[in-house]
Amino acid sequence: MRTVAVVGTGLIGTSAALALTGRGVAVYLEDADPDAARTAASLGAGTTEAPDGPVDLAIIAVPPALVGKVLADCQRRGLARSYTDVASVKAGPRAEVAALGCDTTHYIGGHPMAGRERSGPLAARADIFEGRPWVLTPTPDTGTEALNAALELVALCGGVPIVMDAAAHDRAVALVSHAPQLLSSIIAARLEQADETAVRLCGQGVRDVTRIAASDPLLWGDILSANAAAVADILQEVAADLGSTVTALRALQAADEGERRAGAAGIEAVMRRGNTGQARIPGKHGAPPTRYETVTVVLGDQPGELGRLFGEVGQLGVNIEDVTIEHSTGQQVGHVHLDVAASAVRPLVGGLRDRGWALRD
Ligand SMILES: NC(=O)c1ccc[n+]([C@@H]2O[C@H](COP(=O)([O-])OP(=O)(O)OC[C@H]3O[C@@H](n4cnc5c(N)ncnc54)[C@H](O)[C@@H]3O)[C@@H](O)[C@H]2O)c1
Ligand SMILES: O=C(O)C(=O)C[C@]1(C(=O)O)C=C[C@@H](O)C=C1
Repeated sequence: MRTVAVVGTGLIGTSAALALTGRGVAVYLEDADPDAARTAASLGAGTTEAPDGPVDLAIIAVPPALVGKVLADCQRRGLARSYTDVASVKAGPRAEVAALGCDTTHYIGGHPMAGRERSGPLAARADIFEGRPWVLTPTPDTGTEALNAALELVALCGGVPIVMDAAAHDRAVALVSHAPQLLSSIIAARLEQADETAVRLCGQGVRDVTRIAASDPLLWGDILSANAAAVADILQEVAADLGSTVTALRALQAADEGERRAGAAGIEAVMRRGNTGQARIPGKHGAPPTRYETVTVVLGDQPGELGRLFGEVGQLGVNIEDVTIEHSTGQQVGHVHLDVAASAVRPLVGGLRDRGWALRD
């Protein structure tokens, strides 16, 4: 694939454009907001000049409710030989594409299962799709040329293609993306009126659970309205779990010992079910989750400390698989959690202690 047009140069469009330009593909950028396209171009995501003939593939990266209309317009202009989109729901846009009489032979629905809680080109990252599932939803109409172009796009972005039916996709993302988004927002909403003393105590747990609560309400309104029934079904089941968890918590305070035991069993059961569900979340490339060990280093709040730590971990020959940094409000230290292979823990702990680093037990 040599030429691609990206229509909608927000977070996802610009991320794909950056990945493609990095692989030598010529990318043409368009957006209803010219500033967004210019900003994407200034990041090195491509050019805002119009292509001088049809490109190999056009990626429609606009909110789900606009996919049909934008695709129809692009096809009318003869922008590309093949088209795909990246919308977070698939059945609604597909119905719209058909209703608007678009050419469905040269179009295939797509959805990269990767993103961020931020919008716009400045939030884009070229490596956002690396190792992440990228769903493609061909129909009996889809031609080989469109399918192959989309597969090549996924490969160039480092994604893992997964072919699915649009309705099955929407049911699956209701569980793994849309309900979690609302639950994160609901938990974060509890903080809206919370006492400042409570908010100051926010640690990593609440940060992990609420990161996506910073997402764009308008985009999510569009996504959720296109998958409302499936998401409502899941939240109803969650509501039942919440109900029985509240009952168990109340029972923990009962005078009767039998009731207290039943309460404790209820809490343990929901925690264990959570352990089992969490353990099923695949690692990158669909591999089973890798279990790393965490080594926590207590770091003074001085410039350059983090760089020095990473440098010394490298000198010890240890690969950092993941890193999270926890900074407690009002404290002059931070905690850096280094995830490393189990076999690296002893040399890392010994080596860091020898070099004078403070480790948390
Ligand atoms: N945010 C995520 O994490 C994520 C992940 C995967 C897929 N998606 C999907 O990707 C799509 C884009 O989301 P985003 O997060 O990049 O949003 P965004 O708000 O960052 O970007 C959307 C862009 O589309 C442009 N746009 C709107 N109407 C247009 C039109 N008629 N013609 C041309 N451009 C138009 C906007 O100006 C904006 O720049 C959505 O369909 C979303 O469901 C989002
Ligand atoms: O990680 C994030 O911030 C996301 O927004 C990612 C996420 C997801 O739920 O996994 C959100 C919506 C998209 O449709 C795809 C990916």
